[in-house]
Order: sequence, then structure tokens, then C-alpha cells
Amino acid sequence: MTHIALIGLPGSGKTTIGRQLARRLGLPFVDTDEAIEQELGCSIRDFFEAEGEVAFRDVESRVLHRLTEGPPCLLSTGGGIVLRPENRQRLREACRVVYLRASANDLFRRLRHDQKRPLLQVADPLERLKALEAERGPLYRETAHFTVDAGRSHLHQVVNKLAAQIELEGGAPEP
Ligand SMILES: Nc1ncnc2c1ncn2[C@@H]1O[C@H](COP(=O)(O)OP(=O)(O)O)[C@@H](O)[C@H]1O
Ligand SMILES: O=C(O)C1=C[C@@H](OP(=O)(O)O)[C@@H](O)[C@H](O)C1
Ligand SMILES: [Mg+2]
Repeated sequence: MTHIALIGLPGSGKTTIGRQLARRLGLPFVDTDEAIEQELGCSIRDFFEAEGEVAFRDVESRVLHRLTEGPPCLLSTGGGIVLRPENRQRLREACRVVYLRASANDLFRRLRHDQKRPLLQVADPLERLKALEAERGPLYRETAHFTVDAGRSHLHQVVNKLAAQIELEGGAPEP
């Protein structure tokens, strides 16, 4: 196992916390969504609109496999990465997987004005977040090696908690 991966619903802080935690642990930071946008040469929202979700999930799986074959890094994922069984298996075998748990209500407060996330561009984003929570909660729990509460805690508290937990487990992988 060589990587550390963050999973969780949109807005749970995977990208923001991942970047800070990587710096703290001295690991390279990679975000699957940023890697996908680089590969596609356009935004995820535009790609979703033009090609649809299945095409996006195909690219996402390919990028996950490529990144987890590379050198150790702190990997922040997109919220839907756990939907495919082969991604869940790949994450568990290649990474120490952390679930950033936060409720739909907390996430709605953060994301109600978001325009980047295609799945939340609907009339009732809170209902959508609740549906995502119901569908994906069990998948996040099944995939994670450990869970941290990221809904009500401050960013720096979540980073501190994760850094301490990783230290406790023998420290970060050598980059
Ligand atoms: N624990 C937190 N407390 C307050 N705001 C947060 C927290 N975690 C993330 N945020 C904010 O929520 C927004 C979404 O965070 P982001 O890292 O993009 O989430 P994700 O990558 O999981 O979708 C950002 O504006 C970020 O600063
Ligand atoms: O939940 C999802 O299915 C998605 C979450 C997004 O990433 P974040 O979780 O970083 O918002 C991004 O991968 C895409 O818009 C799809
Ligand atoms: Mg993100």
C-alpha cells in the first residue's frame, strides 16, 4: 500500500484538506478531478454536459488506476469514485483510505452557491445531497480504512486529526 486517499461526498473537503495534509506529510498532492480536467482539456461540468456521466466515470476509473500505479501521493478523489466496484477494490488495495464524513445539511450550507459540480445544478440541491448520502454512505463506509468527522470541525482540526492518525499508524509513505 503506497498512497493515502480521501473519499466522501462533494464538499466534505477532500480537495482542500488533501492539499493541506499533503504539505504537512511531505507527500505530493494529486486530485483526481484536476487530473481528469488536465487529461480532457476542459472542465468536468462541460464534459458532463457534452458526454454524460457514464463517459465521465470511464475517465475517472482510468485516471484512478493510472495514479495508483504511480509514486506515493496524497490522492483526493471525486465524490462519486466509490460508485464502481472496481474503483472501491483498487482504492482499498492501493491506498490507506480515509472517509471524510459530513451530513447533507452541513454540505448544503457549504455548497448552496456552487456552480462547478454538475450533480448539484438542480432545483433542490439539498434533496440531491440527501439522495447522494443515502446511496453512497454505505459505499464510503465499506471502502474506508478509517473515518473522520468533517462536517462540523474546522479545516485545521480535520487536518490535525488526520496527521495524528497517520503518524499513529507508522507515518506517511516515502514519496
Ligand atoms: N471542515 C470545513 N469547514 C469549513 N469549510 C470547509 C471544510 N471543508 C471544506 N470546506 C469548504 O467547502 C468547500 C468545498 O471543499 P472541497 O475541498 O472542494 O470539497 P470536495 O473536494 O470534497 O468536494 C470549499 O469552499 C472549502 O473551503
Ligand atoms: O459526487 C460526484 O459524483 C462528483 C463530485 C465532484 O468532485 P468533488 O467530490 O470534489 O466535488 C466531481 O468528481 C464530479 O463533479 C462528480
Ligand atoms: Mg474535490
